[in-house]
Amino acid sequence: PKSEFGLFGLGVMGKSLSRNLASKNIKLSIFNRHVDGIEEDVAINFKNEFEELATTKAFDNVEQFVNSLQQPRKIMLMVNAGKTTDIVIESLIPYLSDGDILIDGGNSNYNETKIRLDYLLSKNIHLIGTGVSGGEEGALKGPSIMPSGDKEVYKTVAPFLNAIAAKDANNLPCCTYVGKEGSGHFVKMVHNGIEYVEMQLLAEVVNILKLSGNNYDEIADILESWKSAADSYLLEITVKILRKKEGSDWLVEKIMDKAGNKGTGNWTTIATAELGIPSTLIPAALFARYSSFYKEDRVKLNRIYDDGNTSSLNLTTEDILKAYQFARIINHFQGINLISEASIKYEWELNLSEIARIWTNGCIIKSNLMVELVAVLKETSNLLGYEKFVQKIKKLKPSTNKVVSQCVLNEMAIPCLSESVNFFNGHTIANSPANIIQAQRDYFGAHTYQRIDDPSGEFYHTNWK
Ligand SMILES: O=C(O)[C@H](O)[C@@H](O)[C@H](O)[C@H](O)COP(=O)(O)O
Repeated sequence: PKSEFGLFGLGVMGKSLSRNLASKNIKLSIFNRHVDGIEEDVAINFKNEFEELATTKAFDNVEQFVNSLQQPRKIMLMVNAGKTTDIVIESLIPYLSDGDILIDGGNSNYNETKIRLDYLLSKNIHLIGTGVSGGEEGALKGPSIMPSGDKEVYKTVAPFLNAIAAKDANNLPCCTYVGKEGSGHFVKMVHNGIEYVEMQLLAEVVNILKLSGNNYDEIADILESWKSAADSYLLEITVKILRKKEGSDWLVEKIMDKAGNKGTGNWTTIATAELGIPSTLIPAALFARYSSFYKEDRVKLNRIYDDGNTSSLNLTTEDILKAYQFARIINHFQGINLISEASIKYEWELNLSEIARIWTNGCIIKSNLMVELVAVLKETSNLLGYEKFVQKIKKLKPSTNKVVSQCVLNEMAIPCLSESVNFFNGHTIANSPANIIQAQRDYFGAHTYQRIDDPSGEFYHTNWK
């Protein structure tokens, strides 16, 4: 009999998703290209490696793979974002039939997804752009899935995506129809932006605890003790990472401090700027990765500027925990606000609470805070104005100010912790110094300004010279 579902591309995520699909008794066909001497018999060798793939059909010929599938065909692409995705789509089109469905599960750019969706529709082929989060382990055991496109078409693939998705606390799949166009990939992109900040905050916290005199085992113990107050997948893996030894040495001490990236943080930064939304922590985390790459310069400049003073940090782990929790609230506020604003701009009608729900399990940013947000986002998208968070923030802010100011006095780089304070102070001030900016713009460019004593909102120009 023909297969119900096809998986195209057996990289890390593709392999894990294939095993996940097969373990749900889905009749599956898998495909991986053949590249002489590089990728040979990947699909068949992979199939033979795992029991659950016994009934799975393996291919390295596109036509045979497509013909092995029931119509309308449902083919999930797990290939590199960008040009590769277009090349793969072009290689499939000649063999596809009207009404077939491609599911792009890669980290594709949401703008490109919309273009591909319209292009394929002109050929009577449907595209469901789908964010998939959870890494290798999540894809195998149950990822968080963020599909978008035509809602009716989505219904055809929903049973397969729901079957493999992680389950939330009520045993519901962490998969939901996000909205139209590339909104699924947009939401996944912002997920990654929030992920960048969560990772950067943990790196800053580890650095503060280190300069406070703790070794990595002691820091792991401290972070572990934070689980009740601030549990998350990233906190858990950071504890394991800090404890990992190579002989008697900590492995982390061997790792080069140059942080890579594959583009989603970059796209989120572009999106937040284009949409005019001050999601300031994501760019801060992205640029911290970029700065880390100037390793040689940093070493040279450190020799010039390091005054050799030892750290005079005098912070309790409680202070540092509070600063971490404060910055995490700002991070989630900004990420959710970006999604909320994009939903309005692009008329995607996104359900913020439902997005938080599918992020409570399977994905990289799953956390207790996310579980809490599911209910809150049913009532508001403005966490900073929500009573429960107002009380939390007021409790956390004094320690955050203390941590940030002491770190600055100790010449430490804490881009995300400090930006969380900067953003909050700027976002909660009634009268900001932006009037000076308006005056300067009007002075040199006659860009005009509004007046606080004219409620009509009319714009004025002054001849300043
Ligand atoms: O949600 C996930 O499963 C991860 O985010 C996944 O999408 C991937 O690991 C990203 O590539 C990480 O992004 P960087 O490579 O940019 O750090």
